[in-house]
Amino acid sequence: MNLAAPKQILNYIDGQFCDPENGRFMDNVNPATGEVYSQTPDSDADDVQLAVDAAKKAFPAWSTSTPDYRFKILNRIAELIDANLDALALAESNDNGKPLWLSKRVDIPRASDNFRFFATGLMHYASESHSMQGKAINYTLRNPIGVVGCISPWNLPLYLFTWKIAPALAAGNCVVAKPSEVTPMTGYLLCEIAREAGLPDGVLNIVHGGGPHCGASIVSHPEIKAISFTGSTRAGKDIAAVAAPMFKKLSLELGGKNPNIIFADCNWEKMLKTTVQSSFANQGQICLCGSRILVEASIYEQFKTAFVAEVKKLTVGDPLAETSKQGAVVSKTHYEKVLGCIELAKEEGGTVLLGGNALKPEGRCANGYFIEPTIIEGLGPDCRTNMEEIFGPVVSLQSFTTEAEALQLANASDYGLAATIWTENVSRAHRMAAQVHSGIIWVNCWLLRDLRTPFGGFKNSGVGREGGWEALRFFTEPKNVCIEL
Ligand SMILES: NC(=O)c1ccc[n+]([C@@H]2O[C@H](COP(=O)([O-])OP(=O)(O)OC[C@H]3O[C@@H](n4cnc5c(N)ncnc54)[C@H](O)[C@@H]3O)[C@@H](O)[C@H]2O)c1
Ligand SMILES: O=C/C=C/C=C(\O)C(=O)O
Repeated sequence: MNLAAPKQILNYIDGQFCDPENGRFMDNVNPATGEVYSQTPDSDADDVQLAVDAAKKAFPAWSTSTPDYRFKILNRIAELIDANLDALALAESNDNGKPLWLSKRVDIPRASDNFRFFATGLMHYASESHSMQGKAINYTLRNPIGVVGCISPWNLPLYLFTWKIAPALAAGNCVVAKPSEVTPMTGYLLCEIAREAGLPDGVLNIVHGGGPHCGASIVSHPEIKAISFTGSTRAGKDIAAVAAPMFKKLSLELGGKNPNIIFADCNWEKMLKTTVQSSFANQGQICLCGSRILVEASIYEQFKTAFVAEVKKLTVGDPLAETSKQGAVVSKTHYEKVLGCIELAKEEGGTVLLGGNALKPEGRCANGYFIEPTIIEGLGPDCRTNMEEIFGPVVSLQSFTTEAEALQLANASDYGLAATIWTENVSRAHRMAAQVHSGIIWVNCWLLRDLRTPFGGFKNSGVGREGGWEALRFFTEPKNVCIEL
């Protein structure tokens, strides 16, 4: 097959590519150039209804198909993603602004890993049984739910879209999915792959459009019984308000304001190298980025000097150039938001140690949305800069003197997604890991992912967990059968 980004993205319903019923399309912009380069459907409730109808029709056959059959198709999708790595990576980079090398090395390989992981996972899925001392035996069936909704954000488009779709399909559900309207391209290309892989019509339906019309129609549809959402805490609240009274199963992966806690006894070289990544990878647009850097006072000045020097070396520019470590942020709206956050940090009394400005590369990217990697210091835990998610190339530094103070600063947040702890003292690492309020703790590493582990956040960072059996459990309905002997 020969995948290429089209000028017009279409919905994919019942195995067919189609215009939205209302005929409306939205501009799709390449953020590295600022140019409109394709059109994407502005779908609404009518399209969601067609997708639900198709999914319902496909459900009886798909949900009762053998694990072996589903394995072969999902694994074939993984193979086709791998075979089309270059085309998908280019599409992702043009749509999102991220460096091409990054989408080639991380985003697209992870999308095929997601399919491969859940394709094989499904082959190992067995029902539990509980014997009652010879009196009775219980066994638990876990059946697919039916039609489920998957809604994902723009920062890791195909990576996060497939992280939901793959377990939903593996478990035997039919899916109505919506990628972010800001980065719809690889979601569209995935449909071509699904068709080529022999996924039956109606099993996966993808509708493109905005949150308020299209996403909200998925959430409120009475026949979509489970919603898996990744995105902002604000949208997560709106979704919960609609879905909870309808008693839908909900998985919400939301924002973060993650602490990166650096003790003086850390492995300095490793910490410094990884902290540059955990601060600025993907232009800081990863929900797991360590945007609050907490440094032990005795090494604060040394860290500050070394960190600023390392970050200064990050080249920002054309995402298609091998030399660009950083690309563009995702959109004009987001660019203005992030620059506004930097202004706010200054108003709050913060000092910009590095960056702080928009950047205009020469040549084809002169009108793109680029921001210098930015480091701020001098702000305490109670200001908006240290409390609100910025989701861009901006980090702040704070210092602490004791472990207790480090913990207090780390937990001074309404969010609780991920934390990183740097120390060579294993007892301290365990103590801190046990007490930091977040769903994911990385000790002496960052974003080291094992797809079997539970993934998700505390507090305003979400509800539920993705990954491994957690995801397969989410996408199934348990039924216990008790037989008296
Ligand atoms: N916890 C995680 O795993 C994780 C991962 C990635 C991103 N995020 C978060 O996502 C945010 C950035 O992504 P974004 O700006 O695309 O988020 P967003 O909430 O604006 O949009 C996410 C998706 O939800 C849709 N949507 C928006 N409002 C909706 C509504 N009311 N009903 C249904 N759908 C709706 C959007 O169209 C999009 O597809 C950040 O807050 C980031 O932390 C979290
Ligand atoms: O931006 C958020 C990143 C989420 C990452 C995952 O969900 C994952 O690695 O599984």
